[in-house]
Amino acid sequence: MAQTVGAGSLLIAWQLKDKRVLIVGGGEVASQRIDSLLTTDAKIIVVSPSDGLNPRTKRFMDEYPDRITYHDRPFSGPEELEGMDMVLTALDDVELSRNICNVSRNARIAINAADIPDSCDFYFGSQIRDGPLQIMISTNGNGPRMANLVKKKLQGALSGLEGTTITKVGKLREQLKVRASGVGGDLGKRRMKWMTGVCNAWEMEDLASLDDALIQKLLDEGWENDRVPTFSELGGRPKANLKSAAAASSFTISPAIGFVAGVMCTLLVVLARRK
Ligand SMILES: C[C@@]1(CC(=O)O)c2cc3[nH]c(cc4nc(cc5[nH]c(cc(n2)[C@H]1CCC(=O)O)[C@@](C)(CC(=O)O)[C@@H]5CCC(=O)O)C(CC(=O)O)=C4CCC(=O)O)c(CCC(=O)O)c3CC(=O)O
Ligand SMILES: NC(=O)C1=CN([C@@H]2O[C@H](COP(=O)(O)OP(=O)(O)OC[C@H]3O[C@@H](n4cnc5c(N)ncnc54)[C@H](O)[C@@H]3O)[C@@H](O)[C@H]2O)C=CC1
Repeated sequence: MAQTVGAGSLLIAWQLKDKRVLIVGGGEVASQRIDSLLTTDAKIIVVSPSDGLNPRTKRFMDEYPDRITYHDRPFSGPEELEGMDMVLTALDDVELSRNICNVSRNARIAINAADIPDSCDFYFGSQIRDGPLQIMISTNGNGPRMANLVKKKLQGALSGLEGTTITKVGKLREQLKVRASGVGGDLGKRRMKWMTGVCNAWEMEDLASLDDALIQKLLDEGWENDRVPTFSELGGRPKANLKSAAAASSFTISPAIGFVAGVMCTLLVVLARRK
């Protein structure tokens, strides 16, 4: 047998836009799969008898008829897999799930069977999403609930600004590529070095306030002169301190909750006295 090196799995961001993904089963797990797949803009095909559909699965089908094709029937055989880029089983029938795994493997279509980890080509993971930021926590099949708990810890460590910031940085990179187009070579190296310099030197809040005008200024004064100007040098001002604004918005909810709770308590006391 070949040597085992890492015993891990490859973490990749699989681009599924307009690819065909078959889900066999329509229950609770299938609904979670649909939720994950809708984010990717894949073409989703669900095969399941309607009496086994989870309410959330139904809701997704009603909401996204262009994205989800539904076949109200039990899985009919290997021909269901024709033309699929990916197959997922979410069944309460392990024998059927195993059969579909075999057919899929023979056809070389990537498969995930929710009930048979050993037969999966890939696993799902716990996800944190904020705009273009995607974080997946995987325990490589060891402890799905633990993945969820680690996710909650990581969520607490994020500022909430990351998604906005990455979107802005994406725009800057796009504009840089317009100005200095071409792939690879010395230009590519210079572009990468400059982008790395900007990301390293600017605070997250500063990058988050990049708008079209500031992007052009940064390119004019920075890229064109092969240097990284500071945020304040370009006259940038963080938009009302985005970080504390995010924190403040969570506080503004508290008085409202306090008020509602107060009214509820008063009502309860009044009602109790009436008895
Ligand atoms: C191998 C894998 C295959 C795959 O699904 O791709 C798989 C398999 C199985 N899960 C089972 C049980 C549970 N799964 C969850 C939850 C999640 N399971 C997910 C992924 C994965 N589950 C893949 C590996 C993940 C990894 O590597 O870490 C998550 C992360 C993502 C998602 O499903 O989208 C999502 C959390 C998302 C979130 O909350 O953020 C909970 C907890 C809960 O529901 O709260 C429980 C009960 C508690 C527990 O067991 O931990 C069982 C039945 C075991 C039995 O019968 O005892 C099997 C089959 C088996 O193990 O035999
Ligand atoms: N990977 C994971 O994260 C988890 C996996 N599981 C496993 O996933 C499986 C599915 O769990 P749930 O969605 O909760 O079950 P569920 O009972 O809600 O759904 C089962 C679905 O299979 C469909 N189905 C049954 N026979 C079919 C057939 N012949 N053709 C097409 N569809 C058919 C039913 O209509 C139903 O929609 C279970 O085996 C469970 O052990 C459970 C929890 C988490």
